[in-house]
Amino acid sequence: MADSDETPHAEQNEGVPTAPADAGRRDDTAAAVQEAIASADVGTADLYANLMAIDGVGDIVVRDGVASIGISLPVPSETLREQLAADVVAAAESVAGVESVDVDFRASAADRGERIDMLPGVKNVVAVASGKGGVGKSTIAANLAVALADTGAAVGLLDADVYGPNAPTLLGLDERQPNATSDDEMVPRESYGVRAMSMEFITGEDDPIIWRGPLVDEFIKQLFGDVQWGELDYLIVDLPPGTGDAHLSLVQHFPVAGAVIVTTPQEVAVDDAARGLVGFARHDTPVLGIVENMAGFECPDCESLHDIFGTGGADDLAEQFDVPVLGRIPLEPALGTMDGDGEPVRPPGIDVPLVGRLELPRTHEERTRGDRAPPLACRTDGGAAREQLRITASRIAARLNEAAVTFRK
Ligand SMILES: Nc1ncnc2c1ncn2[C@@H]1O[C@H](COP(=O)(O)OP(=O)(O)OP(=O)(O)O)[C@@H](O)[C@H]1O
Repeated sequence: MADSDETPHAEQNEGVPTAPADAGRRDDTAAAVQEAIASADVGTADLYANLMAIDGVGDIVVRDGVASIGISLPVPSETLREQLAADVVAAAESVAGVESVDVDFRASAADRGERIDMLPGVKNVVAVASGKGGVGKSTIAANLAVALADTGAAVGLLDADVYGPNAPTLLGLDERQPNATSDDEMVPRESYGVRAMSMEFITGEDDPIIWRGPLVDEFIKQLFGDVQWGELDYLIVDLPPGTGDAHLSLVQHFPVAGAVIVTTPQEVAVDDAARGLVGFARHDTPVLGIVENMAGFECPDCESLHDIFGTGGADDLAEQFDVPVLGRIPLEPALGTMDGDGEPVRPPGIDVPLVGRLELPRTHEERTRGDRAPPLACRTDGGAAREQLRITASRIAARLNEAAVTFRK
């Protein structure tokens, strides 16, 4: 970011303040800077949302050759922030009369201004879905929530995966029942700065529940409405895989600001993801983009990349539906197997002479121990996966701002 040593000149005259003689010219220069940022299409390459289109460019003041530019961004990751600042500076410096540039970032979460009684303080409900099970949807949802919270946003995670809730485990929470308020509202449990609510808190992990459509609908409404969420910038909803009752309940009862589809690069996963995408589009829910999970594996020995689950699936889907691939999260062997200090956690199981180690978890503690590692998005040993998760979270936030601007118009 360029800085200037020049001191601003005094603007006040004796008596009634008057505009400085060059005020008109300065306004023209400011307008030209804005124009330059617009025509450089700043934001599109990194955030997948044009800064102007998301109302991201605030005040521009040019004084003595110094352009001070306010950028109002939804929770930018450090990497994107640096790149955006460089792009803004380059655009502004192309304007005659601008010698140096100051960029001031302010965080701003999207707000469509739409509230419902059940969620009076929630600005954005974001659905995370996948066509197929086991693609890492819950892992991505929990990590995106943590990444957003880490930048200062108020974030909730609603584990609506009624068939296999695991947000509590991913956030290191046990399945204790949540506290209740005097109005009988449940208080979300908090971890890594995220307020979490899950069916697992209520039913206990081992209760077998056969969910039928109307029950799911009732339950989803309770998980949203009977919970004291408070003021939230983002409420991330981890949906069950597929396109079933929970999805329908969500889009029918709640103003979903956007949906994120998680897939692996395999074709079969991508075909299922396409069905999920169509489901949201049918209910006029903006699809913010696709997250490709388990996208390649970097061999720790030879450092070469292996596309274990193929490549290109998410790109095909993105092209077909004209939405961006918001991030590609590599296969991360450390996920769930290291503790916060990077110490390997011994895998659950028992040692059997001659056979070796049988990885059969015997107790609940053992079953969940590996996954109790902190979410990758906030671990310093998170590597490329961490970086991608944080960038993906920024892009989601930016795309929500774009959707909100369009919605308000
Ligand atoms: N990028 C990754 N690298 C390595 N392991 C991963 C990655 N993403 C997810 N996993 C692992 O894959 C398994 C499935 O992940 P997860 O439970 O998040 O999937 P899901 O799509 O939510 O599954 P379900 O269908 O049960 O809802 C977990 O053991 C998780 O730790």
